[in-house]
Amino acid sequence: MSIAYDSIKIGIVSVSDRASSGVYEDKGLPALQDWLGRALHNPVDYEARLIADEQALISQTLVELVDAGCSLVLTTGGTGPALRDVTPEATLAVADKEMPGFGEQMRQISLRFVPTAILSRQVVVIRGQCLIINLPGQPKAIAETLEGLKDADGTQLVPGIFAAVPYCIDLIGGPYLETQDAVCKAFRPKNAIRAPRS
Ligand SMILES: Nc1ncnc2c1ncn2[C@@H]1O[C@H](COP(=O)(O)OP(=O)(O)OP(=O)(O)O)[C@@H](O)[C@H]1O
Ligand SMILES: Nc1nc2c(c(=O)[nH]1)N[C@H]1C(S)=C(S)[C@@H](COP(=O)(O)O)O[C@H]1N2
Repeated sequence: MSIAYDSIKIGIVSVSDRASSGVYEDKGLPALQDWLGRALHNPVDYEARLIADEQALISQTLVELVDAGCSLVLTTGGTGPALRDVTPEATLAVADKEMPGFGEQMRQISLRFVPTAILSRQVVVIRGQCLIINLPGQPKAIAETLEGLKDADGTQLVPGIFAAVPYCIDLIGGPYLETQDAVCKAFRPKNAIRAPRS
């Protein structure tokens, strides 16, 4: 008996002047797709974009992905203090609601990995029925923030922010996401847990 999982469309956006112009190979999109593929049971239809650090272009890309039916969009890059870093501004410009707890938690998690974690101004917002999450540009920051910190035995020391993503998407009317517990154990209140369907 196989379990039927909801399908989901997810936008992944790498914001990098150098990767988008070919100075270096983009590692952001593969890292995002790899982590989501390991974390989710659901079949995923990815919409991938590699773009420069241009505020209007970032906002336009986010709007297009939401209009295309994405329930979740993850961006990587452009969250720092450099003059060209404008991903948070571009994200806030298309937001209906800001979800500040995610950004606060990501900076707390990241401080366990790097003292420069506080340089990331990453934000998380809701536009329509889509959750949009900014992640830092370092490819390794993707798994660090989404998954959190585990010890050598796999015991979770600091929960990653993705644990709260499935229930957040429930609350905005999106598909029911189910995670691989070994990668990320999603948390839902008891009354929000759906019995497995076959
Ligand atoms: N998309 C990416 N692909 C591969 N490596 C990246 C990517 N984005 C960032 N990095 C790596 O992380 C380091 C720190 O990222 P940094 O925030 O300095 O990039 P940036 O200032 O946003 O520049 P750019 O927009 O040109 O990537 C980079 O020097 C690079 O080694
Ligand atoms: N988890 C994690 N968070 C991190 C980092 C990292 O390596 N891991 N790098 C930091 C650094 S050095 C910077 S400058 C900021 C912003 O990075 P961005 O401009 O590439 O988004 O993210 C910070 N947050």
